[in-house]
Amino acid sequence: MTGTTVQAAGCVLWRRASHSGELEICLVHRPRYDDWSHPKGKLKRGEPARDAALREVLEETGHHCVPGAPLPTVRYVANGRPKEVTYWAAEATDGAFVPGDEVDRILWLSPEAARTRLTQPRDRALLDALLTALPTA
Ligand SMILES: Nc1nc2c([nH]c(=O)n2[C@H]2C[C@H](O)[C@@H](COP(=O)(O)OP(=O)(O)OP(=O)(O)O)O2)c(=O)[nH]1
Repeated sequence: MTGTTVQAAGCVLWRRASHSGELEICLVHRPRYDDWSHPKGKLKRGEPARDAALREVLEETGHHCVPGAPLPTVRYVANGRPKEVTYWAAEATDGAFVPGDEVDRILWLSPEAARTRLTQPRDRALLDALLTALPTA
């Protein structure tokens, strides 16, 4: 790997369904890649990673959230440059999704359904890390 590492941050976003209390995970669909992933994106200049993670959640899902435990950092090469994505578990509070160019759909899924839907194996590992980190998953 060569070049400066691109820094990004995101969240594995979760909530308890109001009717059942069941755990639900929010996944985003990106038409550009036709993939399903956790909300995340690149840091702005000088922006702390956790601030960027919360901003990306709001931009991509329309939801505010409360960050919790840090999750494992994901590393891969994207467009020929090494990339490092820092993740947190985050509980969604209020908000409403509005489709955009970057994200055109979101889904709230059971952990099992989210595991099936996620495109990248690294994102499935993050989901596992969330389930371990949650006190009563
Ligand atoms: N999201 C994601 N993309 C990956 C992984 N591994 C991998 O090869 N890729 C590929 C898929 C895409 O073709 C390419 C860029 O995806 P990306 O999500 O990092 O790109 P991006 O710059 O558009 O996204 P963003 O950081 O602004 O949210 O990297 C992975 O673990 N997660």
